[in-house]
Amino acid sequence: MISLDQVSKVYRTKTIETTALNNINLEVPKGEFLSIMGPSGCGKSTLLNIIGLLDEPSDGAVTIAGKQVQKYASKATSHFRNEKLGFIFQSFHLIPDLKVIDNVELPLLYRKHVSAKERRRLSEEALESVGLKNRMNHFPNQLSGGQKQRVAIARAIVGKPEIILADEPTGNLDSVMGNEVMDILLNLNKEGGTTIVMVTHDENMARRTHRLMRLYDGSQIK
Ligand SMILES: Nc1ncnc2c1ncn2[C@@H]1O[C@H](COP(=O)(O)OP(=O)(O)OP(=O)(O)O)[C@@H](O)[C@H]1O
Repeated sequence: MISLDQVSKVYRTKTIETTALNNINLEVPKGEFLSIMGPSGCGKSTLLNIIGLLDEPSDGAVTIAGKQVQKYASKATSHFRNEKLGFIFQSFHLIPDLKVIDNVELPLLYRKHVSAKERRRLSEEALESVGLKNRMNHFPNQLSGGQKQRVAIARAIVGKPEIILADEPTGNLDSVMGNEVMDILLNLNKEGGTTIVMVTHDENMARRTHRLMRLYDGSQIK
């Protein structure tokens, strides 16, 4: 489902060159739940951004859901990203001025063939699956951290993506809320067959996934 072949990323400025990723080879089969751990600055977010087609590698080949991705900044790639990938972030990234239901609907606005009625139905269904349909007319600041993250998960899954990319989804939550969010992700993976790649600093969360990849200084530790 995800294949990285000798992927490297080097950030260059006039004075300094930083190797954020160094020759990464990674195969994530369909239905796997992979976690990525490593110290600050080791390249975790860079790796997730490359898999999420948000950042271009300096070298190497990236294949996502059967497509070898070449032009990162193209319209076709944006469309592909919107159809195939769902994103979850540590700080939720909800839009405060929009009601919960409208936040969840957002990814569907980019899909021209989905009617307003269908958008609404799918968004309610996604909120139902994270147990928050009764909060759909609230605004994000009326929710707890765990609830905000569940809304963000509803937004990530509303378009039925094949892959979910989660960057420290439990990082801002206490252990009870963190485990609730983790239960939802595990269920999506188990019941829905969604492939998930999650960056985490929490060994307990990583232990609940199928496989752990450790990064150090841009390289994978064997
Ligand atoms: N836009 C950029 N320009 C220059 N260097 C960058 C840029 N983005 C990241 N880096 C560098 O690349 C390396 C990897 O960064 P990255 O954000 O992927 O690490 P991380 O493991 O996600 O860290 P953290 O756990 O602190 O979020 C770091 O040394 C960082 O300073």
